[in-house]
This record gives sequence, C-alpha cells and structure tokens, in this order.
Amino acid sequence: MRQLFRYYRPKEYFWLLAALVFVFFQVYFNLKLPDYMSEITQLVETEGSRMADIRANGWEMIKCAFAALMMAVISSYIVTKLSATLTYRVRRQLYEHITKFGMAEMNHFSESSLLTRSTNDITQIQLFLSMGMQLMMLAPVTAIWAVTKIWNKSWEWSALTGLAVVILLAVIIILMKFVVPKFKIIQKLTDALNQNTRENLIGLRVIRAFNAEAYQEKKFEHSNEDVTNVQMFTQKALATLQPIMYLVMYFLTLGIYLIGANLIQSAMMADKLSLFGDMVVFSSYALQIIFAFLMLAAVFMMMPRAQVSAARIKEVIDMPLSIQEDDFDGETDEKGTVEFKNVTFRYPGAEEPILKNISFKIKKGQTFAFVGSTGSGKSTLIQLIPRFYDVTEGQVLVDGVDVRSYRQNALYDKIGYVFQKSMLFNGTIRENIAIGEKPCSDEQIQRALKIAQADDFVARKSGLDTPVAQRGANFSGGQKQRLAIARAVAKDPEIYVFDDSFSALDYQTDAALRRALKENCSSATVLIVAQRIGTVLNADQIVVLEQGECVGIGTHKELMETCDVYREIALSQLSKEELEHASHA
Ligand SMILES: Nc1ncnc2c1ncn2[C@@H]1O[C@H](COP(=O)(O)OP(=O)(O)OP(=O)(O)O)[C@@H](O)[C@H]1O
Repeated sequence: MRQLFRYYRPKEYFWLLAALVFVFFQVYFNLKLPDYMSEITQLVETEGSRMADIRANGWEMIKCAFAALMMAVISSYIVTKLSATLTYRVRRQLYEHITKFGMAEMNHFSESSLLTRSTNDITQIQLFLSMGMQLMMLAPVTAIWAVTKIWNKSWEWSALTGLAVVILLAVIIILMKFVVPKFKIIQKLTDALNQNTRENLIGLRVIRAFNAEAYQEKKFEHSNEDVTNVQMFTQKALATLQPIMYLVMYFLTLGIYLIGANLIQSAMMADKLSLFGDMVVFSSYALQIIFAFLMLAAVFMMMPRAQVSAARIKEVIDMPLSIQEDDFDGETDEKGTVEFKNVTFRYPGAEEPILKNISFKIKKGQTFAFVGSTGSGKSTLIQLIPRFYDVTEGQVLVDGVDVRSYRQNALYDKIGYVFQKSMLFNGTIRENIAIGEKPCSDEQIQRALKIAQADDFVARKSGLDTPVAQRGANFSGGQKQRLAIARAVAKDPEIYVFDDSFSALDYQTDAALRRALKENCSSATVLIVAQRIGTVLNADQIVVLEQGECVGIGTHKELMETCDVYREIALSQLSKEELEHASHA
C-alpha cells in the first residue's frame, strides 16, 4: 500500500496536508458543540436566565455544525480527487505494463485475472483511499482531541470510557482475525467467477448448440456459490459489529449517567449544576471517542482488502518481462531474410521441447511454406519470428540480425503477421485496416482490400465505413480472414507471416489471393503455414515438420520423391494424377 503513494507528485502531498487541516477544523467545530450544549443546559437550569442568551448559544451551535459540515465537504472533495487521480495513474501503468507482456506472462496470469486486477482490485483501492484516508485523518484527531477535553473530569467516567474502548477493540480484533484471511480468498474466487462468466459469454453459441446450458450453469453456479459463501461469512461477521457498537455506546451512556447521578447526589448543592453540565458534555465526548475508534476499526477492516488488491496489482506491475527489447532500430543492408539457426524451443514450464534443432534460411522474395500434422509445431515456429516467445537454444535472425537485438517496434515494422484466429476490433473497416502507427490512405486501404480479395464484399456493404462489431462478429470466418490479410498488406511489410490464414477461404479465393500477393508484393518474403497441399505446392521451399523436427526441406517435386511424411500428407488430400498435374503446372 505504501508503494502506491509513490504515484503522487509533491504538489499532491500539499493537497493531502490541506485536507488534514480541513479535517482538523472539522473536528474543532464538532467538539465545540458539547460546550454550547453544556452552556444551554446550565442556562436552562439556572433561574432567571435570559431567553436571548439561550438563543444566542443555540445560534452558535448551528453555525458550528454548519462550519463542520463545510469542512467535511471540502476535505472529502480533496481526498476523493486525490484517490481518483492515484487510481487513474495505477490503472494506466498497469495497462501499459500489460501491453508489453509476452505470451509467457499472459499465460501466467490468464486474461480474466488481469481483467479483475485492472478493474475490481483497482476499485478496492480507490474505495479504501477515498473513505479510508479521510477516516484515517478524522479518527485520531477526534480521539486525541476528545480525550484532552475530558481528561480532567471525574476518573470514574474516564475509566468507564476506557473500558468501553477496550471491549470494542477486543471485538474488532477478534472479528479481523476471522475476516481478514477471507479477503484474499474472495479476490481469487472473483477471478475464477470472472473467468467462468467470460468463457460462458464467449462460448454462448457453442453452449447452445450442444445443449450444454445445464452443464455450464452448474459450473457457473459453483463459482457463484463459492464467492457468495465467503462474502456471506465476512458480511455476517462484520454485521455483528454495528449492534455490538450500539450496545457498548448505550451501556456507556447509561454508566456515565449512573456514575453522574451518584456524584451529583453526594455533591454540595452549589456544585450539583456544574456536575450535571459536565455529565452532559462528558457523555457527548465519550461517544465521540467511541466513534473515532469505530472509524479506525472501519479503516483497519478496509485496509486488508485493499492490501490484498494492492499486492495483486503490484504482482502484475513488478512482473519482469520475459521479452526484453534491445535498441537495434532495424536499419539493415540485408532485407527480407529470415533465418533459423539450430533453433530449439520449449514452452515456459514444459519439460519437452516443441521444436528441435531447426535450421533454414529464407532469402528476400522467397515463399516458404510449413506443413506437418496438427500439433507438429508449425505455429510455434513462426511465433518465434516476431518474438512472441524467445528461443530456448539457437537463434532466429531477421535481415541477418538476431530478433533479440531489435527494438520491438522496429522488428514488428518489418513483419506483417496474420494470425490463425483473425482478430477484428470494434470500429470501422478503415480503422481495422489502418491500425498501425504508419499513416495509411484510403487508396492504400483499397489496394490492400483488392489484393486480399476483400474489395467485393466490402463494396457491397458500406465501403470503408462499414461498422465492425467486437471481434468482427458481423463478418463470416472467410471475410474476417481476408480483412486480417488486408491489414497486413496495407502495412506493406518486408516479410509476410501467414499462420494458417487461408483456411476459411474457398480454393478459388485462396488461389486468387496468393496470385495477387505474388503479382503485387513480389519483393516481399512470405512464410505460410497451411494444412492444404494446394496452398503450399507452389512455394519455393516447403519445410515439413514432424513432432517438432524438420523431416524435409525442398520443393513440392523434391519432397514427393524424398520425404515420406510429405508424400503421405499430399496423397491424403489429392490424387496421384492431381499431384502430377500440379507439379508440372
Ligand atoms: N502456449 C502453449 N503452452 C504450452 N504448450 C503449447 C502452447 N501452445 C501450443 N502448445 C503445444 O505445442 C505443440 C505445437 O503446437 P502448434 O500450435 O505449434 O502446432 P501446429 O503445428 O501449429 O498445429 P495446428 O496445425 O493444429 O495449428 C502442441 O503439442 C501444443 O499442445
């Protein structure tokens, strides 16, 4: 929690100090009220008092109460503003750090946990700062001031007040012992609940199609019940605090009046009136002290929850980045080359390597295709080029330079990566295609759409201004793929990486798209991961992967003669005649 305060700038500490001064005056006015009460009581009890005096004291009381209210409003305003500023900055830093996360960090936390941490956990902190900071100032000032006011009155009254405070503290400590450990559990369970809700919403159509509502609902109910049970426990425990507090307060008032009655009875006639006034004042101050301790208790109740949240946020902010960028700006003599040198790769935490000792070099303008059975490591291999993961052994070089030496942006500038699952963002087609830092004119976008065979269906909709729903929900799978390809083309990169990006296209569109790419982007290097032999057989070189090992590199013709795995894949898709024909074409 303490570390959160480093997000404040020096001038904001001044505002904190100002809030403290306002709180100080608020307490001053609050604690002046019983003095006037005592004055009024004495005037009422004294024979021959003037009504005007009583009214004047009453008027002073109103002014004091109003002044205390004003001070409270101003200090709340300052504290609320300061807490909102701090949480804004924490949220921004959290977001900026998360955007630099590699896949390893994303897998470590999971998306839903990062979402909970960026929203719910930050709200906990904001709640604590806005309410807690105020109470933290108000409580000690009130308690200390009120104690000094009653210090020199009867010791019996003071002892009784002390006893009430001790009882309250004991109750609070016992409650905290039970409740605080549950806060950590609540945040963890909220993570799980969010994950469940998110999964259910994203997979709603699958759930319906498979009549799996009952099953998913049961899973959801389970998470929901877990959170509810723990929350019920904490709420029930905390709910006992209020009645106990009132009980202690009533007994304290009763005790003060009982002691007061005895004192008045045994006092001289002349002292009786002033003792009565003291009793009224004392009971007011004693209640203020009890309230102050309750406020502190509220702070201590809120603090552990906020501490848990702060620790969860800190865990993300302090997470070292597995991908540390270097400072090479990407200016190279060699252009458009990709080289793998004895690359071995193991996923973080996995025992077995997924890629074993892979080596090849792609020259500028060449097309390399990667084939192999599912799970053979094709996607993993190409993910090493933009450094989504770092190699375990060996080197990946782009334009002759190790990818680890690049500034991330400089490396990304060279690569147009089209993912296996096309990702479109809420907005328009124009915004989705001209998404990068480089400015992109409408002509460039239209050209990219044409190459990606997407111009027809975009024109049939509302052109570049066609709205795109979240995740591109208003487009078909093939349309989404074409838009994702157009996004890469508009970037005009040196190197294209297509991770099974033609799978949702029909054969005709697939062929037309590859032809258009060849005609318009002939100088670009292309890497294609594909399942269809038809997509890869015209590639300059085909790399065949089998369980993470490279079992063949060559042209379609060469591999048909030399590589059993390739021949098997090819023959499972096309007949001998078709393959013969394709090889000669
Ligand atoms: N994030 C990950 N963490 C751990 N293992 C992973 C991860 N992603 C993939 N794998 C494993 O790595 C292996 C290779 O997966 P990869 O996605 O590279 O295969 P692929 O050849 O592209 O398959 P497909 O053709 O089905 O897309 C698989 O066994 C998979 O289980």
